[in-house]
Amino acid sequence: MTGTLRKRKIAVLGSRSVGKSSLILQFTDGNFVENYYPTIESVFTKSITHNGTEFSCDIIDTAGQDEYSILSSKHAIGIHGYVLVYSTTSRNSFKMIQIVYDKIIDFCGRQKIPCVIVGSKMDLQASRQVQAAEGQKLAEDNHCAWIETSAKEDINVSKVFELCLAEIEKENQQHTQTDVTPAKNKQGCCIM
Ligand SMILES: Nc1nc2c(ncn2[C@@H]2O[C@H](COP(=O)(O)OP(=O)(O)OP(=O)(O)O)[C@@H](O)[C@H]2O)c(=O)[nH]1
Repeated sequence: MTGTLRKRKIAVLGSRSVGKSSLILQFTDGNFVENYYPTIESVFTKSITHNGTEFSCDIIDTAGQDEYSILSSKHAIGIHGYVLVYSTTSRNSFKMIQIVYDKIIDFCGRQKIPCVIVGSKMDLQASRQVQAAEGQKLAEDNHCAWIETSAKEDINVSKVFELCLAEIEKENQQHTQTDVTPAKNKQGCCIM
């Protein structure tokens, strides 16, 4: 590869205990831990290749959100793309996705953000509360990508981050194509 490594920032959000850290740990380390350790905040770096170009991605693991959490500016400013995680075993965590998504949209003043909605813990079929079709519909309604994963069995884990990068680059291209728009018509914050 020639030239400078491109940097992208991805924030992983969702309710407590849905498996955000497990997803990131499986992706960056190839590891799964059964015990639950609540996250305060951590950043992991891993390179991801998209269409033959290598990107150095900072993946931000956040403490779980609830409907009362206020979106921190550090989870909105300078972030290129989002991974919003619910557990397929928790209807409440699924309801949180629209709430968190709306908070991000509101904070950024944009109509759309590069985003992948993830249904985690798909290995726990007997405890399933959210059907795949419901996840897919939520993603369609919000123009997001969607996937179900198991960090435990390493199913679709790397796809989450590849999809997120693809969404980021799709959005970047659209921005480049519409760059002729007069500045006064442009809205809110931009991808940095
Ligand atoms: N069976 C199964 N369990 C999982 C999976 N992913 C995570 N878990 C378990 O779910 C619990 C919570 O996982 P974490 O990754 O710590 O969840 P988190 O979303 O980072 O939690 P917070 O830091 O509180 O926001 C842990 O006990 C994990 O072992 C999965 O794919 N399958």
